[in-house]
Amino acid sequence: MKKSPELHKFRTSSQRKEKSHVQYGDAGNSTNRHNLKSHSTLKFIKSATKKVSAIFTIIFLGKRKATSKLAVSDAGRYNYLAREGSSESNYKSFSKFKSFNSFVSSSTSSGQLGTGNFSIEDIYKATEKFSLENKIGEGGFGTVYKGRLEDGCLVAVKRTKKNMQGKHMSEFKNEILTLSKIEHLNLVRLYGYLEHADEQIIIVEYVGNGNLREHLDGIQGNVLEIAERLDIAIDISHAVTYLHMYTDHPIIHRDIKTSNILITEKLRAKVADFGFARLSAEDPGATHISTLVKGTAGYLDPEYVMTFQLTEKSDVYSFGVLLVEMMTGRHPIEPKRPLSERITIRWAMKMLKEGDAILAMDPNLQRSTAANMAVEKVLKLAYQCLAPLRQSRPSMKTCAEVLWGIRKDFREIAISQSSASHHSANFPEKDARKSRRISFEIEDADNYKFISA
Ligand SMILES: Nc1ncnc2c1ncn2[C@@H]1O[C@H](COP(=O)(O)OP(=O)(O)OP(=O)(O)O)[C@@H](O)[C@H]1O
Repeated sequence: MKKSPELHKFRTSSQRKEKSHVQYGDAGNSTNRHNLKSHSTLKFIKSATKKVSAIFTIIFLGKRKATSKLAVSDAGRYNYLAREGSSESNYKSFSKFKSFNSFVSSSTSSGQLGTGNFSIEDIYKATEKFSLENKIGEGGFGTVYKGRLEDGCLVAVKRTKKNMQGKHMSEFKNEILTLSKIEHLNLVRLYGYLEHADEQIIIVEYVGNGNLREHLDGIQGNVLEIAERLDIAIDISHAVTYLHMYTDHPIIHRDIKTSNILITEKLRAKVADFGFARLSAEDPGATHISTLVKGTAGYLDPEYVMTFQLTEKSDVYSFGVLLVEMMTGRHPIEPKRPLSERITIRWAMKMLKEGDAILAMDPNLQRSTAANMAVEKVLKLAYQCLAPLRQSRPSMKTCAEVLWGIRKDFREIAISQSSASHHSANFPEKDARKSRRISFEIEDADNYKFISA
């Protein structure tokens, strides 16, 4: 099997195992905060174990405490201290859950992670019996509700019918399984899972400031400025890099899109909805996994669509679409526009090629030399992500590093610009002309004929 060069960068399975071993066994390295959390979790585990009854069967997912969050320096260095557990037995329990053999068939069963063990009564209380006022929205998996647990913690509760058999059922379990394995500041966390009567319920971290698409549409909050958009793009690239490179097995999200990016109060991003996620092949040497095409129109990697071969680079392609969306404000497909503008990436890449990236810039964004240059650079990165052949696309880690550089340049230019603001205010046309002329060559724009909607 042919190996893609990027996959060589991934750790071998033995290296991955070694990492897991160290992480799970090395509780002594935790910070005080985490030790405190570990202590309270231990207390919780003891009490939860006592609560096991004939009616409720607990699937214990294992105590996986975050040892630290992702820290990234301006130089683009990553420090991940991922999950760990304090005891081997917890790790074994977690592994058991991972296999899904431990989904027991009882009237109600639950799995929990971190915050508590959930019964259906807890969920009824939290969501006020799934009241309409608490309904957040509808998705492919069913209805989502906001809830408040007894300890005050806000959660999002995804509720779906159990009769969702076969394909959907496996997607539902896939979402839970994947979410339960990951822990990252920029990924929505799974708190618990519950089967009750004919329903499946998952409880995830509540992220209360709408999704990225809503922000770009102006439905939620104020207009996101370029600096905020850059931060959000960086957050997403970190989350996806983590999925691709730092989980036990590489995870391909498969549905990167603006509506799956949830925004925090501080305007940072958390990647959600792993319903389509699928664990990559266990064989670290495998270059792809063959699968039925899933994803959202407008974001789909054309090579994946044609070959059914899924790799991390399919996420990179979708991320390229998302970057274009963030810079232009437009949806990937704009049916009401003239024909030449309907596929946003084609239109934007044409503008870029012609040195007119600024014309593709979201009209809601404030114009400035720094902002114009940042938009152009992000579009240039998007161009690389959107390469028709996956070998030509950068890894997500590279995307993160490039975005860090763009953000750094943006800040520096913005600072120097503000000191010269008096001058710029007097000569706005000249300034705008200057920034419009930042041009670069795109070698093979004809390739974009192959970009599918
Ligand atoms: N953890 C969460 N916190 C807050 N809101 C959420 C959370 N998860 C989902 N939502 C919101 O609930 C709605 C439905 O989300 P869901 O993930 O089920 O479907 P979707 O992503 O909109 O669609 P699809 O399933 O087709 O991708 C969306 O508006 C989303 O913003």
